[in-house]
Amino acid sequence: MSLEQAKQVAASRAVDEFVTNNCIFGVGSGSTVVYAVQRLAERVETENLKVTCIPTSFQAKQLIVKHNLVLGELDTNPEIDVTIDGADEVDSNLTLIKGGGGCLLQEKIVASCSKKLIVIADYTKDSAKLGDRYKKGIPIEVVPMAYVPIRNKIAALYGGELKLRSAVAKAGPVVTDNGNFILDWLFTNQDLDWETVDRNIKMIPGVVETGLFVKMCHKAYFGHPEGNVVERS
Ligand SMILES: O=C(CO)[C@H](O)[C@H](O)COP(=O)(O)O
Repeated sequence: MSLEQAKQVAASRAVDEFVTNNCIFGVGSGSTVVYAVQRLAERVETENLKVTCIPTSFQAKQLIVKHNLVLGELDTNPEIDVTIDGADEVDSNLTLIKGGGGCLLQEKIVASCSKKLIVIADYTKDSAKLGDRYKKGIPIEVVPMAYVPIRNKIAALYGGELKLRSAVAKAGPVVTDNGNFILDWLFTNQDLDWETVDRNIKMIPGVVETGLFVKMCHKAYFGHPEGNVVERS
């Protein structure tokens, strides 16, 4: 079984366990969520489910539209029953690094409005400590004019290196769905109190959001190459 199939089994399991008729459903972002939306669309069709989908990014919105699902927004549905999203790394306490795909701000807003945040991932995202396996750092979304002072302040507070994320098919920096930049913080100390770190970084003027999701995740599903799914809650 491939890594893609490992993502798919985790996504299907989560959708089957958590999506119910008439639910308000938060749609995460990334490549694993594509399988969750596919499974959701199958269930909506075969079981005639009524589900309203709240996107966490432009990509998620496009997925909802492509599968003819009902598109909602926080203005009309500020309380979400369950959100299913991917992650870049999940530690033993269900603390997450998110934002590898650059969608962390809307993902965190939608997660914060959700009764349950469920993570779906392949087994390579399953770590004891943040930084064990994911080596690209913690994404931090920042207002463009402030990226240099923010970079310096975080390095002075906690050490490590902060890199302005560069675009691949465009010259210059990645610009998020919200018009901001992303700093990827290559931290060196894996034993930090992530809740305090998250709070302190968010106090720096110009920081919009961090990719640290602390005490937000209800349950994680990790797909394995053998086709089994490991659950953590
Ligand atoms: O946080 C995210 C995007 O901002 C994604 O959920 C995360 O990067 C995981 O993506 P993938 O499922 O492609 O591995």
